[in-house]
Amino acid sequence: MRLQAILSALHSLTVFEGENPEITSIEHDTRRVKKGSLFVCVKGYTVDGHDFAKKAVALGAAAILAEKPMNVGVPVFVVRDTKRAMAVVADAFYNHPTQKLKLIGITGTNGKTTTSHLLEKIFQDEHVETGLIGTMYTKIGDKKAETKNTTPDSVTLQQIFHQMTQVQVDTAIMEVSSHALELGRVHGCDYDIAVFTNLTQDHLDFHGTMERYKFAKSLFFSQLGNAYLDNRPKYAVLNADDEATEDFIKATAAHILTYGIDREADIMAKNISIHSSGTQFTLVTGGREQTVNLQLIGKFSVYNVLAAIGASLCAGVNLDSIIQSLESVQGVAGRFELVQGGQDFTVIVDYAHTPDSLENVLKTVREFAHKKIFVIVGCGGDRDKTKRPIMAKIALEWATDPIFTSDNPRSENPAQILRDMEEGVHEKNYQVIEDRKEAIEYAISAATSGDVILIAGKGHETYQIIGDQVLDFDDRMVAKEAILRNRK
Ligand SMILES: CC(=O)N[C@H]1[C@@H](OP(=O)(O)OP(=O)(O)OC[C@H]2O[C@@H](n3ccc(=O)[nH]c3=O)[C@H](O)[C@@H]2O)O[C@H](CO)[C@@H](O)[C@@H]1O[C@H](C)C(=O)N[C@@H](C)C(=O)N[C@H](CCC(=O)O)C(=O)O
Ligand SMILES: Nc1ncnc2c1ncn2[C@@H]1O[C@H](COP(=O)(O)OP(=O)(O)OP(=O)(O)O)[C@@H](O)[C@H]1O
Ligand SMILES: N[C@H](CCC[C@H](N)C(=O)O)C(=O)O
Ligand SMILES: [Mg+2]
Repeated sequence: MRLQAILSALHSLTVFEGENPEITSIEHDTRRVKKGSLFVCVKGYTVDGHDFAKKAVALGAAAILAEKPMNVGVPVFVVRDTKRAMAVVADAFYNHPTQKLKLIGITGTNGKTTTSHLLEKIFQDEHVETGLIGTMYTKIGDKKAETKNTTPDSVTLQQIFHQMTQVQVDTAIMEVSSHALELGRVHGCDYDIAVFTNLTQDHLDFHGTMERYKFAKSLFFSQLGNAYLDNRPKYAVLNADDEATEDFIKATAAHILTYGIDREADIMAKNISIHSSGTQFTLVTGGREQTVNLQLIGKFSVYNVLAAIGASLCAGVNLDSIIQSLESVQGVAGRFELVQGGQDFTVIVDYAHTPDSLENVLKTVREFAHKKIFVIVGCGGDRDKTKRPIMAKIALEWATDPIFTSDNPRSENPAQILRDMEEGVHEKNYQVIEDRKEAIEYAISAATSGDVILIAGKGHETYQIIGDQVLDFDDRMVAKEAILRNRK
């Protein structure tokens, strides 16, 4: 695509009268620049991309998009906000792929990955070609690729959508993080259905306050239906039990469908009963009541299921088929995943890494546990510090045997993170075992028949980040090996 054609998408006042080279790619990272790239200078949190402009030109960049004028020997276009401009040109460069896809986005503090997988199952059972973008991977059909962020930067994102359109994906389902909304990674994406799970504390290191965090989430709904050249109906699927929903209803011009358990909603679950191998509830919607038997466990799982029902109904799937698909889902990797090694106690690996998710999961465990509940929990380094004491308090409140340990300390001192957690508790009925492997092994050797061990925080992760080292670590494997060793 020619430079002029890409830049005309910006509707900028800058008059362009120079050469009009063929642009081979849009890049914001010199490590990916090739001959003919348009290099976008982005001010980051660690470095400023403007400092890499010369290097980009040396590597073959044909033009630069920047927030300030510079003299680097190729055309430079100055815009107020390069992150936003990058999203606009990426959308244009890939020929507006989201206008060719049915796009479903899911935002919220917890439940995005789970709900996206429920939706994937529903659509695949309908023989619809699906694409998935989220925390664990990007998936086109059954082909997986690794991703760095839950929601990738705008260029990567548009490139993935483009790939999806190349293989005839019909419906793309993606997690939309609050970081992505704040940083404009999803600008230009033409969503058809926007789902909200819940808003509870996390990421205050990034957003500062819950109000700012809520504002970032609200952008998803206020921007829904604002894409150019569009006449498809837009739907917001919102959790009626979450207070933020009232604000999102005001923010959006889209059609609204609500779901809930406690408050009146379009799609409701009643008579929920939770047992150790599943959850049953009565679904009330459209004047109809029917029993649903899930293999998923917990009230929080019911919320995710209701969200998935709402989104797939908006997409036109028949309710009976939706329920059939949901009843057949066994679980999502690292979410309430059981580790089985023939032991006579229960071991669960779960991705709960926020106060609300930890409390929900522990409450769920309490529904069926009659003996000791061990919880192994830590808090990530270089992430929201204020959640540390709160998570520690929740662990003590709901478990009989809490063990505080490390969860990706990153650049922080692991012992300091544990001290921050301990600020939240005053009784000494917990243990601190900094080494996560030792903590898991200890709980497994101490558990007896009928106990439950919840290993929280890392779920599907297969690493532990200590300093700048990424070490192999998988809670499920460590637990299984310990169980098998103990049984010998
Ligand atoms: C805080 C944050 O979101 N940071 C993101 C940001 O990185 P950054 O600001 O540090 O970038 P930087 O290193 O300063 O670089 C600035 C610019 O210079 C460029 N550069 C840099 C070095 C170089 O040699 N050449 C070069 O061109 C970079 O490509 C970039 O364009 O831009 C990067 C590229 O897009 C992101 O990968 C990175 O996410 C980091 C890895 C991250 O940890 N983000 C987390 C907090 C995050 O976004 N999480 C959310 C939600 C998680 C959830 O679901 O709970 C997510 O969506 O993943
Ligand atoms: N609807 C929900 N409400 C509260 N907690 C939930 C809900 N769904 C899942 N959880 C809890 O949150 C954890 C993370 O779930 P999931 O991975 O689906 O969320 P996510 O929003 O994708 O998280 P992330 O922002 O880290 O990508 C689960 O392991 C479970 O403990
Ligand atoms: N998407 C979340 C993942 C946290 C997972 C937890 N294991 C940690 O490292 O804190 C985040 O980046 O905050
Ligand atoms: Mg996720």
